[in-house]
Amino acid sequence: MTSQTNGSFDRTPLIAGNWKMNMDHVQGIALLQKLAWTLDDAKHDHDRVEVAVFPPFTDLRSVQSLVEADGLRVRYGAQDLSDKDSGAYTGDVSGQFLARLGCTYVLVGHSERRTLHGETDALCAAKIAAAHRHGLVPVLCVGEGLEVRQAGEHVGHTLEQLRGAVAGLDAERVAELVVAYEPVWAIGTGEVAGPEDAQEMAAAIRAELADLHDARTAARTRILYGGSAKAANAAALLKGRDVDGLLVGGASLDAEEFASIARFEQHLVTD
Ligand SMILES: O=C[C@H](O)COP(=O)(O)O
Repeated sequence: MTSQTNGSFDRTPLIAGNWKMNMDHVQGIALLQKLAWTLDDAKHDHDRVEVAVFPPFTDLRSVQSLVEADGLRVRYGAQDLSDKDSGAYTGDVSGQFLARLGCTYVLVGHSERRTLHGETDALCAAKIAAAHRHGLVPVLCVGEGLEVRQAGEHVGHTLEQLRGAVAGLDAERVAELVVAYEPVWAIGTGEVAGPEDAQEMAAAIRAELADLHDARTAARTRILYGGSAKAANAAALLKGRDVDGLLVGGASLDAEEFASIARFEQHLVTD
């Protein structure tokens, strides 16, 4: 999970599939099995391009069992966590439980959490701290809505979200952090930010992290793009020097499509 120079990439690319509220645990196991077989058939090199899935909470125990029993190289994480560790918080899920389930990652501040559940930057900062208390790597989601984009304020807006959530982190935490830039207007809409838009924001995020810490630290942070990513546009989106992977929603529910996204290098020559 540590960002490293990897062939033509400055950091190990991460292709992450957020299943959102889809796939019960039986369906989820079938999807993960098919994904693993498809990647195996294609001789996917997991050290070169990391693949992770983010199933619903109720799938995680089954996912853990399958990953352990079959020795799968696909990593997994949760879609959210509580900022608290335990206690009278009905319906919430502690980072401790996620760690015990073998999660590597946890999403923090997905736009659907921010808009549907009123999550603030301060809460995201607290959730990142909770993730760290339990050895989980947070994937912090940031990004602007359509009105902000149309007003030309998308960079300032997104960097404010970033600062609000990561300001207190030390350099090692910033280096291992994953940031996912997800323009809200491109999520589940079929509207894709262009590769130049993805690179513009990824570069701005990296520059901001360098300002908050130092350039060497920021050079290790992985920055993903998310929003209607699919096999047909993955290679183009990943051409940007600062774009280190994709956070995929809808297209991650189809094992072959998602595997094809993870195999984006196959498409580079034909673009
Ligand atoms: O977490 C994933 C993003 O919200 C993107 O979703 P999408 O690929 O369905 O647009």
